[in-house]
Amino acid sequence: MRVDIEDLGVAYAGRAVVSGVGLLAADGEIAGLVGPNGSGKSTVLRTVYRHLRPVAGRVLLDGTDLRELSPARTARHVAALPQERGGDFELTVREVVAMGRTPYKRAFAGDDAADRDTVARALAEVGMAEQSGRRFSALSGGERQRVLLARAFAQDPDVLVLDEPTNHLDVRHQVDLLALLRAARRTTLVSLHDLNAAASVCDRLHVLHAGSVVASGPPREVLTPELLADVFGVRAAVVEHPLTGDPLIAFDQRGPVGGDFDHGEPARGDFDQPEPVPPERGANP
Ligand SMILES: Nc1ncnc2c1ncn2[C@@H]1O[C@H](COP(=O)(O)OP(=O)(O)OP(=O)(O)O)[C@@H](O)[C@H]1O
Repeated sequence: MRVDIEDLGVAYAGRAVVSGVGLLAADGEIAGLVGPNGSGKSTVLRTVYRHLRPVAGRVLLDGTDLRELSPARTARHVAALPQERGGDFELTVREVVAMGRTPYKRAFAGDDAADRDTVARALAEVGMAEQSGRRFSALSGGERQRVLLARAFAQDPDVLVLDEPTNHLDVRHQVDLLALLRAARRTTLVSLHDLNAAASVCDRLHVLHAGSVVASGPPREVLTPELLADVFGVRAAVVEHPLTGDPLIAFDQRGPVGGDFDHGEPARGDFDQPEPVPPERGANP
């Protein structure tokens, strides 16, 4: 299922925070939303899982405006891992994941064997099968994250909307999650702060800055040193990952562009390299 967002505008209490946003995730594609804090990533994603109603523009699922679908129909197509993760469910892990089956049930209907299978499979996919009897509220942040991802998988959606799914995850679980997303082959809209993760997992990236999309395309074309300087204010080299061939961003961690530790103009162009920094210039004063 394809997702198109057209000329989207969203406001909180009358204050426009997103405007004129157009982006897409083609069928089966992983589309990443990246951008600085407050650039509007979560706000855009919230309109796709209908937590927020746009003030302008529209969200289309295979050409159908979301507003033409009931919330229950939408929930059969779209599952979300929102940024608001909750934590006080007095439910077991299995019960939280089983909530993903709700859009397929009549009111008050229990789980049937197919539901139980789907839930068990989803728990196994995120490596939480052995913890299925634990209370959700007693889990660590990363464990909760994986359970909520399993709930989204159990919903068996055409479209996954994931807001910072790698938050709280250790590096092994980050790698596992990204591999899961690749293997799931579902249309996915995902916001990521980790640009190297985004470069490796996303087929397409949309860069948000101050509530607008400023670049879209394959990671290799989008993640240039110039864009990283302009949008994120950081100096970085973009090289080729020695193991995978993906773009690999090597940040200059010593200071932002224009900061006390700036070493010069950002480099320009795909895979262009900044001038190497002589060691004595990088030393602390
Ligand atoms: N519930 C809200 N009420 C009012 N303003 C909000 C609300 N949620 C977000 N905003 C504002 O909307 C803007 C966009 O926020 P949003 O959370 O979409 O950005 P983001 O790119 O997801 O940020 P981050 O990377 O920090 O998660 C920000 O200025 C933020 O302060």
